[in-house]
Amino acid sequence: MQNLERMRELIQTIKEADEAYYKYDAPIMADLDYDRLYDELAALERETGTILSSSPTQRVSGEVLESLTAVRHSRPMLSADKCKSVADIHKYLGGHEAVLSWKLDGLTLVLRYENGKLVQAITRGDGLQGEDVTHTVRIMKNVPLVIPCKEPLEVRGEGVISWKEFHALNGTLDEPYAHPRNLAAGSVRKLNAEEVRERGLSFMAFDLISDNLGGSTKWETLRFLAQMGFTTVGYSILAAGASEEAVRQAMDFYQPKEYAYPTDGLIFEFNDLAYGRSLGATGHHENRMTAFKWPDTRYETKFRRLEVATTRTGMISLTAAFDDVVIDGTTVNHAYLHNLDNFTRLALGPGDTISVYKANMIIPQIAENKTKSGGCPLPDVCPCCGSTLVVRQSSGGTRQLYCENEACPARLVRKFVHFCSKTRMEIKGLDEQTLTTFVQHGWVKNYGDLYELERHKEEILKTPGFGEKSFARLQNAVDERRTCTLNQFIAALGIPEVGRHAGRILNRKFGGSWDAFERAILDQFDFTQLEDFGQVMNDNIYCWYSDEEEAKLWRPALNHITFLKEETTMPEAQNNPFAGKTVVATGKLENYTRDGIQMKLLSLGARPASSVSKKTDYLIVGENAGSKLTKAQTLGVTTLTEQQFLQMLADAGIEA
Ligand SMILES: NC(=O)c1ccc[n+]([C@@H]2O[C@H](COP(=O)([O-])OP(=O)(O)OC[C@H]3O[C@@H](n4cnc5c(N)ncnc54)[C@H](O)[C@@H]3O)[C@@H](O)[C@H]2O)c1
Ligand SMILES: [Zn+2]
Repeated sequence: MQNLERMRELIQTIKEADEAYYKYDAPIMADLDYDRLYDELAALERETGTILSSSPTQRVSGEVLESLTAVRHSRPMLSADKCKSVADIHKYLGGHEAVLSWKLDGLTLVLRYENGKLVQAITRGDGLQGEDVTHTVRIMKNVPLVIPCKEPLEVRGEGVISWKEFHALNGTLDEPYAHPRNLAAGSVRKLNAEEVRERGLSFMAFDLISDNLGGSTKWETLRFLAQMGFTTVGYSILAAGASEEAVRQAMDFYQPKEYAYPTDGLIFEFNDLAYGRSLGATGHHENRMTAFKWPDTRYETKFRRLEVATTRTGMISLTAAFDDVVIDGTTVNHAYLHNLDNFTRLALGPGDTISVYKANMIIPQIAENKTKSGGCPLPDVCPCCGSTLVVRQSSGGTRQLYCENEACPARLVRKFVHFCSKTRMEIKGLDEQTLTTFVQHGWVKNYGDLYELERHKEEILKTPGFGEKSFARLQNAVDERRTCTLNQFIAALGIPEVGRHAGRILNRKFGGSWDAFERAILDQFDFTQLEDFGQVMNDNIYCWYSDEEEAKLWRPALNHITFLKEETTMPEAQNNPFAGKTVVATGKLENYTRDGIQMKLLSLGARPASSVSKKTDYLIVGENAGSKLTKAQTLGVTTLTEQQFLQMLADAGIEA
């Protein structure tokens, strides 16, 4: 009776974890704990001989989002059974030849091809039905849209994001993900494919569903997939009759820390496909393969305190700080807690004994709190602005603390990011992460503060990732921007609709002088007189200028900046072959950036344009030039290589 009760409880908990994991891509527990609950349930089922109908051991867990179209699989997509030790694997193989491969930790996908064309891509879903994700799979860079095989073909594989891409991308997202797997799953299941184009998703093929196409062995199948143009998962062959030691050696070859993609173990599959099929399947897994999961070693330490910070979206991030532990050679003392539910579950209090591990050997996590004193209070006000915090259910289905103050400095980060970005003020090294830290600590409150970082040098040097050298580099980058052009500065201000192009026009009109620009505003100048300026832009300038809160942000910067006037005063503006001409540049140039060539053309008194038309006088052609070159050739526009352009400048006595 007691057992049955516990089984029901386990099924319920696993169900909740499944929903968070598969539906919202936001796990509420560590894989380790999930697997433990699962094992406990399986053991009870064996012991009691009873299996409840809703048991996750009898079917594949998964969810189909209502927003995506459900598609039935041509064959059930099952999970893999697990072995816990090398001895278990050795026993499972029973002396048969096998293929060993990385168990990729992403989102399983099935791609269907007909007449050599990709026609559909589906997620695993609940194993019987998946979600149609053709739109996002199409834009993965390594998915072949056409293959040299006319017969219907179905290939299975994993949609993954590399650790590198994950680290670069996660910080820029409104709601960061706990793991690349969740980011991959969340990205593939987006409705709008354009949003995920830059996310570096890859498809790694590991299985061919159409019989008889790839040969009679797993090895031949993987080779066939590679010939079709797929990137296959990394694999090796384990010879027939391999000893336990030989199995161990083959496994040692796979070191997850050295692998670019997230992986949580290895997959062993019988090389002889007919033999594998003869072993059959359960409702949960196929017997032709088994998985080995790397054990996460746990380390005991003491929890010290909770660290809170307001993120760009107003969400309060919770991080546990604990005494140093060395895991796999690196010192670890912080673990991100993900959400309020996780925090509540752990019931942390200062001095508590906790066990920590690196999930997939990479991300530090708290596995459990052994003493659960619960003495650590949650903040009730924003650490950044002091507003009362509220609890919100995030789109991930979990609870988070939020600061709802629109004027909270955390939201300033966005403006700072814009101001410092490459195509605006271009202050190198002031990326989003750094700016977030600076804003959260109150070291920068307005753009002028960026020029006075020296005042906080000591504190900055204490933040992780900063040393004397990187601080000096940052200061150099800031110093370089004590001079800038008026157009750069205007574009950096973030006046709605008034961007880089408008900045250039204003720069020309006001001779590069801020004072002249400001005087014009005070004199109620009608900006619609300017080329390409509409009423909205005119109104936005006045609206922005009269916003006192905005002015507190930008005005202090004027004390630190000298405006360069080179562009309009340069003598070369008249005496050169490009003065007054409409010039387009295309492709990658060797000596100029995209902005650089525009600036150069302006300084020559030319009109830089972005598209080729009959009015274009010259097209400067760089590497990999595309349709613009074709169009120029059709219209008979003079094209110049970068070298010819430089030569013409030299002939006119002008420096490049
Ligand atoms: N943390 C949580 O709350 C939570 C919730 C649900 C599931 N989980 C995790 O997910 C696991 C269950 O997920 P699952 O059903 O995908 O099983 P699994 O993790 O055992 O993986 C099996 C799957 O791996 C894929 N795979 C990857 N590389 C492969 C390769 N080289 N060859 C063949 N197949 C390969 C296949 O699609 C296969 O179906 C649990 O053990 C748990 O760790 C965690
Ligand atoms: Zn706040």
